[in-house]
Amino acid sequence: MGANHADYQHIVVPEGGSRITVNADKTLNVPHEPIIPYIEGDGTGTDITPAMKIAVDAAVAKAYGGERKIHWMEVYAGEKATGIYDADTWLPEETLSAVEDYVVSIKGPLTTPVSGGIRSLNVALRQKLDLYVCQRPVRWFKGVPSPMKKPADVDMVIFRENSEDIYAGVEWQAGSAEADKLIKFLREEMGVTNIRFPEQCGIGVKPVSEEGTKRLVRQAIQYTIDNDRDSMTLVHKGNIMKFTEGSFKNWGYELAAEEFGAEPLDGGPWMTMKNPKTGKDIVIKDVIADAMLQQILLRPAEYDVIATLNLNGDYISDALAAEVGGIGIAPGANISDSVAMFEATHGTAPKYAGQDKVNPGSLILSAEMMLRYMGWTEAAELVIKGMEKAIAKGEVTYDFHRQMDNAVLLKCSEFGQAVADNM
Ligand SMILES: NC(=O)C1=CN([C@@H]2O[C@H](COP(=O)(O)OP(=O)(O)OC[C@H]3O[C@@H](n4cnc5c(N)ncnc54)[C@H](OP(=O)(O)O)[C@@H]3O)[C@@H](O)[C@H]2O)C=CC1
Ligand SMILES: O=C(O)CCC(=O)C(=O)O
Ligand SMILES: [Mg+2]
Repeated sequence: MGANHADYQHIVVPEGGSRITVNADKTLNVPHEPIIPYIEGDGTGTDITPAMKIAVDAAVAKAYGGERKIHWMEVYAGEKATGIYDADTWLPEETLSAVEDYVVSIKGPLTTPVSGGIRSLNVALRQKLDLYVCQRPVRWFKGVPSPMKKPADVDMVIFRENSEDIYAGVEWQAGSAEADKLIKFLREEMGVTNIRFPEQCGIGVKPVSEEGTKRLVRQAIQYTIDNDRDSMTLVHKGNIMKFTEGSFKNWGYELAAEEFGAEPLDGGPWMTMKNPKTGKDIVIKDVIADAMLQQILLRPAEYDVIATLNLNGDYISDALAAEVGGIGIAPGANISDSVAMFEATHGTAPKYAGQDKVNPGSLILSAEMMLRYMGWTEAAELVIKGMEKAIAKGEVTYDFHRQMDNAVLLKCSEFGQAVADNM
C-alpha cells in the first residue's frame, strides 16, 4: 500500500524506531528498534492490551539488555475508531495501510453484534489483508486447571483457513429482495427442490476453493516439517458438504502428494511422507469434524497439526482451549505471505470490560508468537518462563483461580506484572 506516513490523519508514528521489512525471499528484516502497530481492542481489550505490553517490554529489556526495544504505535479499529474518526468509521483505511506497511502487528478483540449491525471487523481485517492462515497453538501449562485426565497430551496447532467458507459473510436476510432472488434462481434455474421454507428463508453461500485450500494446507505441512511434528490432520464435514468440505479434504491430500511426495498409507486415504529435515515419518490423515470433537477429548495424544476450514477452525479453537484452561490463555496469529497480525482466540468478554479482571495470558502468548515470528526467540522464551513460573506459584486471574485451591487471585494488570517479575 505504501502510505505516506506524514499523511496519517490520527496515527502518531513514534519518534524512535523503524519499520520491519520483508526481503525478496520472504524472510523478515527486523531492526533492533521496530515500530509495532497495535489495536487496543473493544471491551476487555482495554484491560489485556496494556498488560500484554508490560510483559513484552520486560521480556525484550531482559533478553537484550537495552539493545533492542519495541516502539508501540497505536492504530485504531472498532468502537475506539468511531470516537476518533467519525461514528461510521469502524476500520479506517490508514489502519489497514499501517498494518500492511509495518508488516508485524498485534490486536485486541473487536466486537461484532449478533444478527444485525456491522459485519465482523476481525474477519474484515483478515480478508482485506489476505491473512489466510489463522494459526492457533494449544498446549498445557503445568499447574493450569483442566478437565482432562492427561492435559499434557493436548499439544496441537490449528491451521484454520481464514479467508473463505460460510464464515466470509456472503448471506442475505430472509424476506430481502436479494434472498428472494437467489432462492428463485436456485429453484427455477438450478433444479433445487429441497429448500424447505423458500418464502421465509435467509440464505448463505459457502465458497471453498482449490487455491484457498492448498495454500493453507501447504503452510500446515510446512509447519509440521519445520517443527518435527508427527501428523497433520485435515478436519472437514465432507460427507455432508461434498463439494466444499469434501473438496477441502481431497485438495489437501492432493497437495500433500504433489508438493511433499506423500504416498497412500495401507491403500489410503491416509498418507505418509518423510520429513525432509529429520527423515521421520509424517502421517497425513483426515477426520470428519463431529468425530474430531470427541477425538480431541478422548484421544488427544493422536492429534498434532490440524488443517481445517474457517468455521470448523473457529469451533475447534475454543473447544481445544477449554481442555487446557480456557480461552483466557489461547493465543493466535493471522498470517499472509507478507503480513502477520497476532490476536487472542477469544472475544471482547463485554461483561468484564474495564474491570482489570480477565486473563491477559491469551494476548501475552499471542505476543510470544509474534516475538518468535520476528526471530526474537530469547524474549519469547522469557515470556514462556514468566507465564510458567507465575502459574506454578498459583498467581492467576479469576478464570484459573475459581478452579484452583490455594491460588492467589490477581487482577489482569497484576498478572501482566507477575509474568514480567517471573522471567
Ligand atoms: N477475534 C476477535 O476479536 C473475536 C471477537 N469476538 C467478539 O467478542 C464479542 C463477545 O463474544 P463472546 O461470545 O461473549 O465470547 P468471548 O470470547 O468474548 O467471551 C466468552 C467467555 O470466555 C471467557 N473469556 C473470554 N476472554 C477471557 C479472558 N481474557 N480471560 C478469561 N476468560 C475469558 C469468559 O468466560 P466466563 O464468563 O466463564 O468467565 C467469557 O464470558 C462478540 O461481539 C464476538 O463477536 C469473539 C471472538 C473473537
Ligand atoms: O469476528 C468475530 O466477532 C468473531 C471471530 C471469532 O470468533 C474468531 O475468529 O475466532
Ligand atoms: Mg472464535
